Amino acid sequence: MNEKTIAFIGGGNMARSLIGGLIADRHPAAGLRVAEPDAERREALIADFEVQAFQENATAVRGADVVILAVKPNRVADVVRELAPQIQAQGSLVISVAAGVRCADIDSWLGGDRPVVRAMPNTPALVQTGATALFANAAVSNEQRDLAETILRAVGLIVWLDDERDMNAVTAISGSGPAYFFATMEAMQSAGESLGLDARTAHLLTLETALGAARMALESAEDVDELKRRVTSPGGTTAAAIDELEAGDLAGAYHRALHAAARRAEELGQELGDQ
Ligand SMILES: NC(=O)C1=CN([C@@H]2O[C@H](COP(=O)(O)OP(=O)(O)OC[C@H]3O[C@@H](n4cnc5c(N)ncnc54)[C@H](O)[C@@H]3O)[C@@H](O)[C@H]2O)C=CC1
Ligand SMILES: O=C(O)[C@@H]1CCC=N1
Repeated sequence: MNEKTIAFIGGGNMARSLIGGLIADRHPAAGLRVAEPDAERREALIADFEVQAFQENATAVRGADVVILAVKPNRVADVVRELAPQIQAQGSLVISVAAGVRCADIDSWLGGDRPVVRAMPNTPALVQTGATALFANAAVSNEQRDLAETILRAVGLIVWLDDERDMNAVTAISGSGPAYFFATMEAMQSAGESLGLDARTAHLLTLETALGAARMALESAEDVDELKRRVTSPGGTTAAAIDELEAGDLAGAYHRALHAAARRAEELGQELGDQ
């Protein structure tokens, strides 16, 4: 359990997932503070998680050991500049989850030579099965690295990156990745309904199959190619389905999709670094 006070700037989808995951890991709600301009979202955060929610960023950050930047990438510069004197005075560790926004830019908006950890989590953090990559700039101490790691490990798997440029690939795989799987579930469910199943049955069978496949792939010593082969009897039903997926260039579609996401992360970093 982590007893540090954590202030989230922005109480939207990603912050809610991290907060929910931390609370499920028994982080005290009193140690979680959120700044969120939208009154309805503030009320929902208080009702759902019993955290403290504030309209003003400066109020949420007061006394916080860690400040997690969870606003949209195009808001990060303004938020960081606004909070820089307070963050510096308190010596708070800054963790940014914003896609694309580079450590060096956050550091310069903070005033220079400040500890910044860049993280790319994902929304399954809410159910403590998140996957997060972390990168620390040179000003981050070992103790601060441990602190960032403890917070994100509470909500799932973590990996450290040695090269910040890999963050764009991470964003494409695991940051955006839950949406690809949700899209696949949506498509499978819809196909199941078109075969005559009721929506609930198609939904449950799709989700349980996704969970079973992921758990099996994680727990098996075999690679996914072999696991796929074991389902696919020659001349059988799976082969008929896989032939269609290959004819539709499934692997090519994923290749293009992930490259588009990584390119967009790179572009965001460049566009926003010039602010
Ligand atoms: N949604 C996701 O799956 C993931 C999102 N991220 C990153 O997390 C960040 C937030 O994304 P979401 O939560 O999806 O967006 P969101 O739009 O759901 O949440 C952003 C929140 O920030 C609030 N906000 C706007 N201006 C503000 C300000 N000046 N000060 C304080 N709060 C302000 C908004 O009212 C909103 O509630 C983004 O930078 C995104 O790249 C990273 C990984 C995954
Ligand atoms: O779509 C986005 O830009 C954010 C970053 C990763 C997931 N959602």
